[in-house]
Amino acid sequence: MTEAPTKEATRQATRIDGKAEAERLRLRIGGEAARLLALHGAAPGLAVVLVGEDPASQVYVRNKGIATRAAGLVSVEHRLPVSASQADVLALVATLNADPAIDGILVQLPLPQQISAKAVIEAIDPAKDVDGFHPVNTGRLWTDGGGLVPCTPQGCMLLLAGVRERLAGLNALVVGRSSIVGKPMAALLLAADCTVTVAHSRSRDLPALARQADILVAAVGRPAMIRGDWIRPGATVIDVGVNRIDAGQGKTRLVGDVAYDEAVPVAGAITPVPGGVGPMTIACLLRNTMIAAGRRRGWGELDL
Ligand SMILES: Nc1nc(=O)c2c([nH]1)NC[C@@H]1CN(c3ccc(C(=O)N[C@@H](CCC(=O)O)C(=O)O)cc3)C=[N+]21
Repeated sequence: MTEAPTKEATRQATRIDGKAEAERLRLRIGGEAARLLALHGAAPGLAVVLVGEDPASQVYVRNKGIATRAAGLVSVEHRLPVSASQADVLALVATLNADPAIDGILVQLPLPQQISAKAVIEAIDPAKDVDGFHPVNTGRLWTDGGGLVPCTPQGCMLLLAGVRERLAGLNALVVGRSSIVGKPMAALLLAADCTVTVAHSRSRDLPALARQADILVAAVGRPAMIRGDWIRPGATVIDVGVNRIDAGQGKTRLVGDVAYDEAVPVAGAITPVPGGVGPMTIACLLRNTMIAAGRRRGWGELDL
């Protein structure tokens, strides 16, 4: 006879592997890009514009270029000096809008202070706006859809679909109301028939709101702000935070907005940082470039 374990078995949340999901999505995109190349003799093109020399932005832009080429898409990078004027950036955007080989345009944010992000985003052809930040795409997102959807929220929805078959009727809490994550995330969850609450820095009793949430999306940019005892048992937790913190000995490490170790014994499923939402953001950028190419070039609606 074997003895029963003395320690009570503790349930652990499913770790949602965003890196693996993103790899699968990038493989599907690569297959589709190869098929389109054979059929039409052209590959979708993505232009990434980087203004200035912010080290984090340089890393992101380099990683985007690598992922784009690896999937068989054409990657074009434009680098402007930190002193570039708004007119310089708008002129480049106009050139890219008119270039038939370019299907997607991404202007890396943040921009130097002399340049208005709003003016630049609004200058991008909505059909090439693979960030999904143009007001036309925002409007489509909040009405009947059919536009280009912001990459990070889209990536979160794909990760959610991997762990929850039905979202209809679930309580979803989005913590954070930015234009690039919180608001579009709320729109997508609403379109998926969730009951959506958007919380922010002025919200009262955030822990109580969180405890109601079957789905909790954290997008605030405050390291480990969401504590384990805020989480509803069995909830799905999507951590969008990418916070670089001091790890001592001159090193840094990435942490999310959720206190991961506290959340794991409570949640049903949770995305880690790194290796959760971040990799899906880049895969969804490629996905949007494919979708934009399909529409612009009359190759038809691509299902990725
Ligand atoms: N126009 C524009 N569009 C963007 O989509 C955009 C932007 N500007 N500016 C900066 C933010 C940030 N962002 C990330 C993308 C991937 C990871 C990512 O892959 N993160 C990895 C870790 C990377 C690391 O180790 O630093 C992970 O979470 O596993 C993170 C952050 C896109 N952004």
